[in-house]
Amino acid sequence: MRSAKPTRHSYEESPERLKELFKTPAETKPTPSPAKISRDQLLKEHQVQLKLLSEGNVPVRTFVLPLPYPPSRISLRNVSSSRIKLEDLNVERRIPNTYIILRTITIPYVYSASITVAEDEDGNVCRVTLCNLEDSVVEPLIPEGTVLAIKEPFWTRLVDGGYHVRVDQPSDVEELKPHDELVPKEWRKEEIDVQKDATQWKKEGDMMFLKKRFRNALECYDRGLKELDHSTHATAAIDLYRKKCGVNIVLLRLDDAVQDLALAISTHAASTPSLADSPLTNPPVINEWLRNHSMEDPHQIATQIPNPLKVLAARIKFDLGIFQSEPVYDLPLISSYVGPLTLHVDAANYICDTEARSTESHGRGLFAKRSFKAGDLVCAEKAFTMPGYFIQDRNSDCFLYSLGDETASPRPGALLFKELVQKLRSNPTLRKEYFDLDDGGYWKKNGWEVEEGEEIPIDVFRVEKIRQLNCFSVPTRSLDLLTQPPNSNPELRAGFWLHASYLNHSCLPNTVRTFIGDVHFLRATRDIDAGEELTQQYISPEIDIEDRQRAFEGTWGFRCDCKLCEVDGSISAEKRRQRLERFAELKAVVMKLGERGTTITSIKKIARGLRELETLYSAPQEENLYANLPRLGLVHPTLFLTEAWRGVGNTGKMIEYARRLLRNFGILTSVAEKKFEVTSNSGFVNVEGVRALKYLGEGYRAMGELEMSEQCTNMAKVWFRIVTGSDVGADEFLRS
Ligand SMILES: C[S@@+](CC[C@H](N)C(=O)[O-])C[C@H]1O[C@@H](n2cnc3c(N)ncnc32)[C@H](O)[C@@H]1O
Repeated sequence: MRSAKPTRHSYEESPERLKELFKTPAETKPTPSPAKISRDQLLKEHQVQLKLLSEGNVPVRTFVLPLPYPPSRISLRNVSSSRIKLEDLNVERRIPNTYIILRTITIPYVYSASITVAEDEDGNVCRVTLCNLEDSVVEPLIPEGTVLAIKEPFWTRLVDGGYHVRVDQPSDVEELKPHDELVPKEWRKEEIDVQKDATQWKKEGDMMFLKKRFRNALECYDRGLKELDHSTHATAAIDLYRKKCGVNIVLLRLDDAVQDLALAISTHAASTPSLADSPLTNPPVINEWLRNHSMEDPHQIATQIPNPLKVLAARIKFDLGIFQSEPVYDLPLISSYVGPLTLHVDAANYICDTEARSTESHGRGLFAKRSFKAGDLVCAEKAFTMPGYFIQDRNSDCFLYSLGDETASPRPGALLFKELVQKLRSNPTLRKEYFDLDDGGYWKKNGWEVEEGEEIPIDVFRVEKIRQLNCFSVPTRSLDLLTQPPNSNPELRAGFWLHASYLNHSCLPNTVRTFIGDVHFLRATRDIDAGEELTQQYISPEIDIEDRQRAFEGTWGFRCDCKLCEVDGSISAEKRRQRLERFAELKAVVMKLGERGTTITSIKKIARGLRELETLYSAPQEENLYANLPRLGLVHPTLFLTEAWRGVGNTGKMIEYARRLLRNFGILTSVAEKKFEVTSNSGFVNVEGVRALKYLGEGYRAMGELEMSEQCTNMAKVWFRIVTGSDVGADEFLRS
């Protein structure tokens, strides 16, 4: 028998130990049966864990996805599904077409998952762990006395040698109403008919809302609506629908919010004589308008409804996505809204000049439908999901461990996963677009053909796979990356954009992604022809081709075949080794200097080192190969030397190295007859490149070459827009 250890959080499972456990195959039927554990023992252990939690002495939250298994396809109400009991369960193996009914016998422990103790009809007990649900401490999902139906249940081993009934797929568990016919007779209760009028229900709902008990609030508003005759009490009904709509928006339940608002507006129209014969009385008309992604309002709904309903309609339309056909945005205004607490911006999407379709060998990709000039906005899109947590809030610290693919995602990814599951669960209409995205073949291998009209299942393992392959790491504003001190490493969030998920990677991309709050702005880094595939860098490429390919393969499962990878890949292993070795030596010297400060002598020493490194790129054959391509091994020392010469006020050298920096990024420039020009841009545009152009502007000005200074500064402005998304902050940056 296990004993409770009062100081250890045995409910917060260690992923490493779980991983070890899953390596050993389980016995199907252990003896003694896990169902025979004593009720007192389980409850005692539970109390210990509840106490530890209430004392606040808790580890970082860990969400664990075990080895993948699909959600159950059975229906509880189908005659072919049979009820089983705890004694019947196998370990880590489902019994097809079965379900179990359990009643919780204590309050839940809500932290990384919702954990409780429950009994079956025979009075046998077990620990139940429900993962990936919309749980909160203030509104637990499974208070004491809840009756649960769990589909195709099985025992899962615990690292301390015990077992629990663990549910990872949210659709595998259903809470049953007390009077449901599936609830065993002796547990069944008739619903107590609480006598309250609509006003009282509304008040109670408001109180629940203030306490953040959102699901309770919804129930109260619903009960209030049932008490009302909507034709005689239209104002009260509109108010309740409006409140429900607001709560549903908070819970990311947009499908329900649309229904509520359609009913609020149609009730308003039916009770307003001037609108009584208008299409506004018809909820499907409102529903269609809220969902149609269009800016048009042919029935003039927005202008004929009270302001609070209009505000909700705008909120829902923006959240579901409004599409505009021109790349026109008030970027200073959008940028001014955004701060650490206000990430969600009311902006329409501009995606009509790009389309997703098949590529020759990279699956699907995003293509330009028209030509673009360098600096142009190619598409703009509001996030499908971007958790708005407060970065400094350590209470939301968490990790997501996926034991199947052995990945560990820190807080940004973990919170995005949780929010994606929640959003997809509550909004069946949003599932298709999400599940159409690349899941690395997961569903093909583990799922089934979803038929036309069949609800798309939420498989949390598939949600996570799609998240891993398609999400972006984002700053609050891309501008912050340019203005923050170097190496300050701000924490990034993770967000999800549906259209942008079709962008493939290239180390030599023709676009750069930028963010202002939750809006993604994709800009062209060079001129793009209609029909050309759009690419971006998923991550900045590592210097060595093999390190680089490992990084792509590890996260996204591909090897890059861009021109740079082709050329870097054609270099002998010995030469590549020498490059890395020289690079590391030079870097070590630079780091040492950082501690002691730079002098002209030390700068010259690095310059000599750089020249040696350059020879590893300049054998006759290589010179040709790299003619207009980046030479990644040279970037960092060149960057250092540009800054260093600027620091000691040597303008001539600063100009020389700034141009060499651009060249090492694959941007070739020429200076002739007082004209500064980019002669080839098949490399990449980034923050360091903008700085190089800024320094060139400064340098030429100092040398009295005003025309060239202006040319460089103008180009720096375009590149600033490319890497930050807008012109906000450009003047300050160029002045600083
Ligand atoms: C964000 S998705 C891009 C859209 C994806 N190609 C699709 O068909 O949905 C990322 C996936 O695209 C593929 N991919 C992206 N860039 C690639 C490249 N340069 N070469 C080969 N495959 C690539 C990889 O399978 C990667 O996991």
